[in-house]
Amino acid sequence: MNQPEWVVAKEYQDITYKKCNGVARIAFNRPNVRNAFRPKTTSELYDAFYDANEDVNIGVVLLSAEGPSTKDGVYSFCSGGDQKARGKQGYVGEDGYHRLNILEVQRLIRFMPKAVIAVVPGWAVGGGHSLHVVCDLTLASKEHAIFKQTDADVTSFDGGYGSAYLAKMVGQKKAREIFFLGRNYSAQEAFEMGMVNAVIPHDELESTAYEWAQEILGKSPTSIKMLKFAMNLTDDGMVGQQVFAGEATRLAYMTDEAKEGRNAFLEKRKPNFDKKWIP
Ligand SMILES: CC(C)(COP(=O)(O)OP(=O)(O)OC[C@H]1O[C@@H](n2cnc3c(N)ncnc32)[C@H](O)[C@@H]1OP(=O)(O)O)[C@@H](O)C(=O)NCCC(=O)NCCSC(=O)c1cc(O)c2ccccc2c1O
Repeated sequence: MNQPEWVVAKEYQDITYKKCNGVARIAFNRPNVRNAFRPKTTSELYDAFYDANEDVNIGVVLLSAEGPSTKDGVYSFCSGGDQKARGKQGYVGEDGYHRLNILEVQRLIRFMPKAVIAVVPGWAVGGGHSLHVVCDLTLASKEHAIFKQTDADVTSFDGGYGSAYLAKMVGQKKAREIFFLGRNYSAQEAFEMGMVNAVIPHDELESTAYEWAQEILGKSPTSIKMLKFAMNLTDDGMVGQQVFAGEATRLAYMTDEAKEGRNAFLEKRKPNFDKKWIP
């Protein structure tokens, strides 16, 4: 497959954002602090994900990371919330307010009607671990990816997708081990647990992620969207039902029946539905 010719979609400070042939690539870009996120990072992430969500030419988003660190050559995906930016109630932004807005980024990833692939070149830790969990798929560097949950070391806890959804993925006992002991797991161990889709030689990680994205782009967009929302539904309660049902409503709007309902209202007459109660 040809190498992607990425085009910069927007310039940011803490992340990079590029697009190529239906794929958006959003990458952490603070490798010297293991790609920890601060409020600026999360608001930039939200902005880029929102753009990818709105762009009808984009079908797959890669969440990746730049690196390695220029200080010590270590690769990272994301080490979670920047502990230097952490204040009394959350992470302190330039405006002085304390925020937890990585959860808004998680929800955007979860509810966007497109596949999101976590591309993990190195450390995936704390809130960075939770981000890979909430992505639809995870590809990990064979040599450098390390998965670790430090939430319980720093008095933090992602009680939503980061833990409860992880437990659905790897099983209750394993999820509790990951959080309660905070050990390091290799890409291969994470794959065997069921939280990584494939272990890829480091040099091929980005190109493989792009190839997976192109394979997904060959499928029916409506099917991918409905399958993602169907698989989310049971874990997302009424919001999951709302998201799935919204798309069912969109499909219903496309029928002759829906056109007749709308036209009858606008023409101030009774609707004349084609009475076919298809079993
Ligand atoms: C990731 C590590 C295991 C890597 O260890 P290593 O030995 O390779 O590297 P160093 O520790 O020497 O780090 C190099 C360099 O980076 C800085 N750094 C690393 N991580 C962070 C960080 N998270 N914040 C700030 N800075 C970081 C480190 O200080 C070094 O800087 P120098 O200047 O000294 O060179 C290891 O680094 C590590 O354990 N990191 C911390 C991981 C962590 O505890 N993350 C936070 C978890 S909590 C969280 O992420 C979180 C955020 C939220 O917003 C939430 C919201 C709502 C619910 C839950 C949330 C949540 O859980």
